Amino acid sequence: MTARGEGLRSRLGELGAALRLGWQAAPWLLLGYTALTVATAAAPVATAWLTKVVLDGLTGENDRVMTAAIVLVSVGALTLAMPHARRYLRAELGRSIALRTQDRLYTTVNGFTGLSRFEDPAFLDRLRLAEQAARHTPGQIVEGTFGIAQSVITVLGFVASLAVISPIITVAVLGAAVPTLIAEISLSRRRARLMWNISPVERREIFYGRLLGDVQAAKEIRLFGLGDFLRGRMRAERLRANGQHRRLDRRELIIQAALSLVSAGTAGAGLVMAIGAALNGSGTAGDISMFVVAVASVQTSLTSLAEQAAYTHQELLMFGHYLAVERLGPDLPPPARPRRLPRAGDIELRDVWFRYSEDHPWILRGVDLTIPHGSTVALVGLNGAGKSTLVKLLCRFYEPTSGSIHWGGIDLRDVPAVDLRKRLGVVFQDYMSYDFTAAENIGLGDLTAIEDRERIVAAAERAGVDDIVRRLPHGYDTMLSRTFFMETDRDDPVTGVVLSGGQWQRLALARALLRDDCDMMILDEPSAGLDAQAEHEIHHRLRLLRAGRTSLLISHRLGAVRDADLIVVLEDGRIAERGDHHELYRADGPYARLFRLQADGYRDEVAATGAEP
Ligand SMILES: Nc1ncnc2c1ncn2[C@@H]1O[C@H](COP(=O)(O)OP(=O)(O)OP(=O)(O)O)[C@@H](O)[C@H]1O
Repeated sequence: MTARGEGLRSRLGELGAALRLGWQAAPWLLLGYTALTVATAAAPVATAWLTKVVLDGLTGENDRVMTAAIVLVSVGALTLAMPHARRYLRAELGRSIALRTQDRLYTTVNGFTGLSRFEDPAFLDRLRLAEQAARHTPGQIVEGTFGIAQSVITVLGFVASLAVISPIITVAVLGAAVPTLIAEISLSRRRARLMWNISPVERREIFYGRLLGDVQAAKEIRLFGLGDFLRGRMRAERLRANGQHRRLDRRELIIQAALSLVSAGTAGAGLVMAIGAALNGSGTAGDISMFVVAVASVQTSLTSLAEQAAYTHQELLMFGHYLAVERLGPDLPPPARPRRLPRAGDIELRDVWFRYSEDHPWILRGVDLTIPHGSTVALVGLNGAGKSTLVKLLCRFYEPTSGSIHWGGIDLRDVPAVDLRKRLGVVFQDYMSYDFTAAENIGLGDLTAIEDRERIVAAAERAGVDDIVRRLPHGYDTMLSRTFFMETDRDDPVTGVVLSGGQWQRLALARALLRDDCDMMILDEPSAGLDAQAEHEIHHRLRLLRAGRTSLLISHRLGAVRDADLIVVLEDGRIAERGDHHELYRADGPYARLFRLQADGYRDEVAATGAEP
């Protein structure tokens, strides 16, 4: 099949999908809209014929003038009322379709179990277009298709009427519309291509805009005086996008102006011919009126048809991005024969190699590691050693490039990702701070407990954050946001409490601890927001709480994890050494060196301040 044929097939497929969506979303609205479209399309033809009958009646050509006049008035009244009813149905239909489309899009996005798609710029561009498309496009395609149908009905009615009066003019008027149709379709193709090409530019522009209004970025932007620099970059992106839009708009302007001249010429010539015929006595006054209305309506309808076709074509191309995301399929292959994870079981990494893509370097290089059930294992190493990557593999956000990870002997690839994640409690290095209440921020850890205040408070106590939350203006119901506020808080001066980094971190820990039944707890570098004492206390607490369960701790503060049953040192994606604190200290390898370095730092500080050791 040729590329053009392939394109047509794709557009028809997209059209079918959009109409199906409309039908599934609101069948009755769609039927009502269909009926009104047909009536709206037929009304101008009926009006023109009735006007001709009335005019001919007045000049003595027929005697049904009064009846025609009454019907004409009725059709006129309907013509006035129908656009309002159509507008209402169109808006309602658009809302119903958008609701369904957005819902389906985000169901699809939520269905991606891994992270790699969210790191792929091409996918992100497509997703942005799909999000735009989900909001408006299917509704606009339905509307455009109905607009086309309406124009076709009107054109056919008038063409038939015009053909009765002058077949030559009919052919000329129709002929003049063909280039318009072709030009509009080609322009719409260019418009859709433009949208795709400028998508990265617009994504960067949005990024700069968000950065400029972001509360977290505000500190550095002000401190380093980055405001104008970022604004300048945002402006440059907009100028680039504007330039591309302008080039297309100019092309559109020239083509459409030329086509309008052709249409005007055809109409003028037709009018002269019709008046000539009336003067010769081979036509009536009604014929002239019919002719004038028919030419004007056919041209208007054909122009509108061409525009609607082009617009719908463009929307179909946009809708293609939505369908492409929806049809992507799973990012990580779901297990062919899903297996259940055993309650107790060691976690084993068997010769795990990993890189983020073929273009990236190896991050993990043949890691063999057993995390015994119920033990506390600490993972230490320099920045970039691959510690967080290993955690992401344990959560199955990615799959090992080669090698495998087993839980109680079962390959994680054979376990549905959702089941695996129910068994994990994780505080990521870059944990989330939600613009919700304190209770909700904890409750999100287990949605079955989001309304269960007792469990939420218990988790907060375990994470050592209960006191902090109780001291907030509305306790657990305090909104932790300056972006949103509750209606009741509108005039409250303490609205929008801002927590410290360490307090947020404890809240994230409480969120993870809410999962009473999780088998493995992972803490990825809590030291970022916690003081040394707090980190030690949390690790100690966790040890008591997690008795009999497995913990994986990642920390740069070696003192905080020295009690771990097993300490694993990762260097450049390989395990450099492993053992407990004493074994590693005696071995005098990288761990001992790092430990001494940190201990010396404290000792020097103590000596310098003269404080008691
Ligand atoms: N999504 C990603 N895509 C590509 N490379 C990545 C990605 N995430 C991490 N990396 C790279 O993988 C390497 C290991 O990163 P990782 O975050 O696992 O190290 P880490 O040991 O946790 O470091 P740190 O102590 O600084 O947190 C780094 O070189 C990093 O640039």
